[in-house]
Amino acid sequence: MEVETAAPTSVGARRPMLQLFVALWRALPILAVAWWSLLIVGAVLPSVFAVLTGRVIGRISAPDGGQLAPALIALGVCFLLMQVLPHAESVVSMSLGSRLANWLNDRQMRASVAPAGLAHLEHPDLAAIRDVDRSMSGPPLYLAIYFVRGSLHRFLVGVVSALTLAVYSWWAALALVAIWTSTHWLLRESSVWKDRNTTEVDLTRQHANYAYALAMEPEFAKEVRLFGLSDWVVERFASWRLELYDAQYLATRLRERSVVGAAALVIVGNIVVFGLMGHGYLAGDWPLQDLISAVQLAVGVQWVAFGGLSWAADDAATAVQAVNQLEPLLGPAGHLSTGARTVPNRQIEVELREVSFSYPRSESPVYSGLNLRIPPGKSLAIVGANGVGKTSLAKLLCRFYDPTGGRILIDGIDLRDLDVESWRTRIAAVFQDFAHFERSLRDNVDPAGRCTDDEIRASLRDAGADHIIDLDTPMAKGYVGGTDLSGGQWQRVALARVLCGVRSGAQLVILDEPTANLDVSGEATMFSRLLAETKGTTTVLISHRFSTVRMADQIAVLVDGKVAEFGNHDQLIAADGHYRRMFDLQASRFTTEYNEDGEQYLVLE
Ligand SMILES: Nc1ncnc2c1ncn2[C@@H]1O[C@H](COP(=O)(O)OP(=O)(O)OP(=O)(O)O)[C@@H](O)[C@H]1O
Repeated sequence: MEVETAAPTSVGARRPMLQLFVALWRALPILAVAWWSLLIVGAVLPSVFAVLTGRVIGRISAPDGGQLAPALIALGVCFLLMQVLPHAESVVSMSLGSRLANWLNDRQMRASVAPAGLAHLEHPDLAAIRDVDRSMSGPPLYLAIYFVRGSLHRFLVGVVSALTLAVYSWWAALALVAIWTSTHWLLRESSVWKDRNTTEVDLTRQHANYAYALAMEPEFAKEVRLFGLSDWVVERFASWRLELYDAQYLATRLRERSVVGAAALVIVGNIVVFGLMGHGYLAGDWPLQDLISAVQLAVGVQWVAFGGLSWAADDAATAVQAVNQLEPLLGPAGHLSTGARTVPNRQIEVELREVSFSYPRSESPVYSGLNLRIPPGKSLAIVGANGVGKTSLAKLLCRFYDPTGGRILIDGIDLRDLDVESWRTRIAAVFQDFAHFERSLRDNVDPAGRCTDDEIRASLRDAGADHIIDLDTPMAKGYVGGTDLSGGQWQRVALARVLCGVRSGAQLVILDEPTANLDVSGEATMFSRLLAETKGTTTVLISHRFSTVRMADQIAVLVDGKVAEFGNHDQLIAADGHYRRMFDLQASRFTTEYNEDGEQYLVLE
């Protein structure tokens, strides 16, 4: 079993570090100010300490030993601050990183949820935005900012040390900065994963993440066991992780030859500079206290090479950049222009005129020139082979997408001229893959909170689900007192959701395989109840079950994206076409039975 995944596309590389620092500021300005202030003070302290040490030595070696106490106190305070500040810096860094993560997550959620359509959710770069702050693609942002602080601190210590050293000896400062910075980039690349997020690394990580999910997520648990994939999953995870490490190593491997050259330069350069400083002291050009300060500062200059913007900064910047770049893309991708018109509160007529439609980034059209009319208050069943476009029609009616050609008319008004939000309040729909909300039964039946508890109970009763659990029970095992339901019970809850929608004023009911998980007796009862409860409401029914389909006022048979046959059950049977063939095929395998309510249903022979 091999898994193919599309390579993640690059999210661009425009001034990512600048974007990171702007994002830190925008995440919480006051914390960003505290972060920078602590960083700068923390970087200055080692130089102050070096200067004060020299001063204390100077006082001790002075003939009168005068003014030692103030110098010692200042040294002590500086030492104390050097012990305390890093802890404060760590706390502030982690808090700022967490705020950054929150701020990015907020923005990515808004960018995903805000557009009225769905097309943006199929954007190929969306995976990158979803991976923000997941620790398998790098450390979480709170840690990344902590690491960024550490390496920036080192770099700033180096810079301040060099500047302070210049006061004692400009040539020593200049020489050491030249030596260390000439090796800076080389050494930095040798010790960290500068390029670790190559396309190959990302792809291998995707595979490893997927194998991990197969082992850990309940939704895969059944198949993993049933197909005996347990060992395969563990083995694939281990080998993909190893491949990941190899890919990361290859992306970031040491440049041994450069490192040897750089080390030689550093060793020789430092021997010369320190030798010259010692020579200056011995020659009497420098007092001892200056030599002591200068030596400490000279050691501190090395940090210009070992500090800077590390791989953690790259990771954090990538996350910020992903959100920054995708945010403006997602909005337009999922945007639907909205009109201001609303549908009058009465039975509605739905008409599709010459409708063409292709999914975003899909070459093949689902329809080209589809015509269909559903009279006000009537039910229309749509049947057809898998993939012919039944669910797509339901999505177009909900206006999750716009047709690429033609028009959808609601009471003669183009759907695009209607206010999208108010139109959706007039629809009650249940899709094949309806959402199971990890919320109470009440919230599952009435997610929008439009109905009273009595109406919710009545809807559950009509859907045959009032006896399952009480309204406050969380519908997921993971919660205290929570429970889960069988497939059929969940479907009854989804149907109750539709009935609740009808009670709160929906005029278009869309039922996409509404009874697929019900037992045959339950299906017959359920569907006749549904029709009774939604009587007078324009209803679109999508189903492969002809025992259900036959009850609709009219039936449309879709073939090759067009309506091939149209009429009621008797007319279509008489027409002796596609419908009859499909019906006969199913009917030949069933006999008619009656349930306790005297309703007719079919049983497989
Ligand atoms: N999000 C999507 N992006 C691209 N193509 C899609 C998408 N959703 C569906 N399709 C394609 O559109 C066509 C129609 O799909 P649709 O789900 O409407 O079929 P259907 O008639 O409801 O099928 P079924 O009976 O299997 O539920 C199919 O070829 C499908 O592969």
